[in-house]
Amino acid sequence: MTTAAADPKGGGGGASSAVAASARRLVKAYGQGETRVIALDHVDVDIERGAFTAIMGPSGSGKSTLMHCLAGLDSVTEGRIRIGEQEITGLKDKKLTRLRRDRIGFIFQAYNLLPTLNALENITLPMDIAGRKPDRQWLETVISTVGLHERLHHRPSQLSGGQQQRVAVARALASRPEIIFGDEPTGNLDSRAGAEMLGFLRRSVDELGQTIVMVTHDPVAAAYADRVLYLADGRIVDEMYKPTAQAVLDRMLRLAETGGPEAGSAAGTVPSEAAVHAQAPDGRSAAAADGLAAFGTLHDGFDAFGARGAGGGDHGDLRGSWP
Ligand SMILES: Nc1ncnc2c1ncn2[C@@H]1O[C@H](COP(=O)(O)OP(=O)(O)OP(=O)(O)O)[C@@H](O)[C@H]1O
Repeated sequence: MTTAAADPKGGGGGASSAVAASARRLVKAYGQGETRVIALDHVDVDIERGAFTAIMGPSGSGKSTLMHCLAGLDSVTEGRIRIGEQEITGLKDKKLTRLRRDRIGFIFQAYNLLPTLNALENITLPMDIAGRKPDRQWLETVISTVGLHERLHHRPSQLSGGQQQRVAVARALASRPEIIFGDEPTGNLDSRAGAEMLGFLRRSVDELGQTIVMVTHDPVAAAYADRVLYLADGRIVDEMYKPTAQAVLDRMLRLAETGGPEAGSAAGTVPSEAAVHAQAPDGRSAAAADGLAAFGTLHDGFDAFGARGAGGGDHGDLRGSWP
């Protein structure tokens, strides 16, 4: 991986640590009694600073819940979460809101751009709300990284979907947050705009030192990351460093093979082999498409691999010493 040229200044404590965010024994349950759902089941994870992490897993495996808990958008049932060195579990609403505003960036499928503001105003809006002056030089770097110079004074309705997405990316990057969370940030884009967007995110990690966590169903998107975490039934059951689209597909296949009789019924959650051939950023092809659709409904079979990386990949576990 390319070494970061510059560290985002982040919003406070912990910016020097190798871990940007972490969860310990994280449990998230929804509902009560018979309707209780355990969305996260004692998750331990460290998110590496200055790296691009993808979270993958079948529908309902807990990806969004994990991201929302890590980002302080959702409360936890048990366990602890830190952003940098700061524990956020137990923070009062006001402090949590300020922490999110100052230290975290978000890119969602709905870009949430304000229609009455132009692109530049949308990009600087979070800083304006926080009463912070944008760092002009940084802003310039971000805008040229995402290639928006020509469109800064256009309103969202005058921009293409891809350009709107770039504004959303620039907005997330502009305040130099300690960590950016994206929930399927390319979900609404065609493959070309999606690849462009992922390229921007990759560059922001390589050239701007950004930390990014992205939920995705797409092995091609995951291949832009430095590390892929695999969730199933609310647990992290595997991980892969330096993923390629091919390796992610292979891993998904391997995991799917132990997915039980229901495996194979959720074709919508993985791209076709042809799509992977067409898009893989590393230019390698995906040879093994048989049974890929199985990834959509994995169950207990995932456990056969044990937590974290049984079966390949580089494992640079950063888990710290706090329990
Ligand atoms: N607000 C909620 N109330 C009740 N159950 C919920 C709620 N949010 C999520 N869940 C449940 O928690 C589990 C994990 O959901 P989550 O959205 O995190 O999964 P996911 O992996 O992101 O799924 P997808 O890929 O379909 O978006 C699922 O069983 C889901 O139905």
